[in-house]
Amino acid sequence: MSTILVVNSGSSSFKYQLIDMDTEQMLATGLVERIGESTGRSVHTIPWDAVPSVDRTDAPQTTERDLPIPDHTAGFRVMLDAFEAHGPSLKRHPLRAVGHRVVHGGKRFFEPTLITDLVKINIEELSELAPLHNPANLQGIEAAQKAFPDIPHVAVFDTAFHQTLSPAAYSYAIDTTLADKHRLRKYGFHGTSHKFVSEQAAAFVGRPLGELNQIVLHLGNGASATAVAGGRSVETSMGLTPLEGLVMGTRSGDIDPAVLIHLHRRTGISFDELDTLLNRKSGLLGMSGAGDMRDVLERSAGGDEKASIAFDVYIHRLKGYIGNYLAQLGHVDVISFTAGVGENAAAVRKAALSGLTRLGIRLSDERNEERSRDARRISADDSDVTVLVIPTNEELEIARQTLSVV
Ligand SMILES: Nc1ncnc2c1ncn2[C@@H]1O[C@H](COP(=O)(O)OP(=O)(O)O)[C@@H](O)[C@H]1O
Ligand SMILES: CC(=O)OP(=O)(O)O
Ligand SMILES: [Mg+2]
Repeated sequence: MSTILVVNSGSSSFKYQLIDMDTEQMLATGLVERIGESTGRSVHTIPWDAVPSVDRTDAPQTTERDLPIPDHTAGFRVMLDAFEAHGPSLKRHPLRAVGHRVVHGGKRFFEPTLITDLVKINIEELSELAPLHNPANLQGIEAAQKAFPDIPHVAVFDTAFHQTLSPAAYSYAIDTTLADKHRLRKYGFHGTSHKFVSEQAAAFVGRPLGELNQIVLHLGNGASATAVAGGRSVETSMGLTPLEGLVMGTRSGDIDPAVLIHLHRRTGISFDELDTLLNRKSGLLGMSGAGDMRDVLERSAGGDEKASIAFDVYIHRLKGYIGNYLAQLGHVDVISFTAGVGENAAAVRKAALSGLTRLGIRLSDERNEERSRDARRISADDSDVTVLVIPTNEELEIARQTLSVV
């Protein structure tokens, strides 16, 4: 049996999934968060109905613990304790490999990669291009290698799926020598999700991936849009770093670069402070005081004007990218919404696609409002473009790619 542990590390948290790759059944999933704060938290969930009875204990399906977790190594210990106490037993399901999400792979990494010391040095070097993500990914790798020194560890890169972008799509219109020297170009992110969702969407509509033009809207905490032609990424909204493009929970997305120059000249704000401002204090949070779309929707419904404007800016930007990609692709067969906001916020989907019937996009309000965890169609029967909600599963895609190299 091939069991794979997938680790998706954030700066102060990590998510994990244990997956039996013979059946692609998820055996456990969890979250270790608030690492480094005075009290951390771990949540460990087992889908009991999916686990063989021999593995069951009388533990509840979800167990939560509050305890101090000083760093990622300690976080790993907490995760291992949860497996030991609540199952499934890692003795009964010995790991074949650990798959790690790594956000920035630069130009070098476009395939799932067995992690060696040299690979770690490269990931470290790329940290300056993804300061929110790569250092955390690396910590997760170190902790996992310490806990499981005898099995292969594989990195799966967010940037990999976007290696097919053309120079016209990935180049910034600046001095070419400077751009080459500093590796300045659009790389694109969330590639594992865009790949997974575009494949699921093709399967859902029952047509070959190679024939379809698609737009995938990954709207989570970070958010990005990708135009996919025949299964290949041809345009995507994130750039050199995961800051460009759509409005996000705490990130500004697109902004006139002159704003930064202007602010720096007028106030003396440092570049590190600007980095923090744009990555951590902007987006929905900066405009409304709330970075979570659920709070924005609630406040807006309660008459909070800032929240309403934040929502409108979010939608305006999203609609702009949909229009951009309709034009880049010429015609679109499928638009898919995915990730936390895309899968759950009917109001966002409705607003983003309103007024587009002349472009062949017509939602069914009833289908859009339906609550379900499954992939589903939300366009009307007479819509030229099929609109879908497809739950993403980056962890399963990472596990598949991990298995492909071990
Ligand atoms: N029911 C919901 N309505 C609106 N937004 C939601 C809902 N559920 C989750 N979200 C949004 O999804 C976001 C998290 O998405 P997720 O894909 O898990 O992000 P990430 O993987 O980047 O942490 C939250 O910040 C929240 O705004
Ligand atoms: C690349 C990126 O933005 O990832 P996340 O959405 O997990 O922050
Ligand atoms: Mg995510």
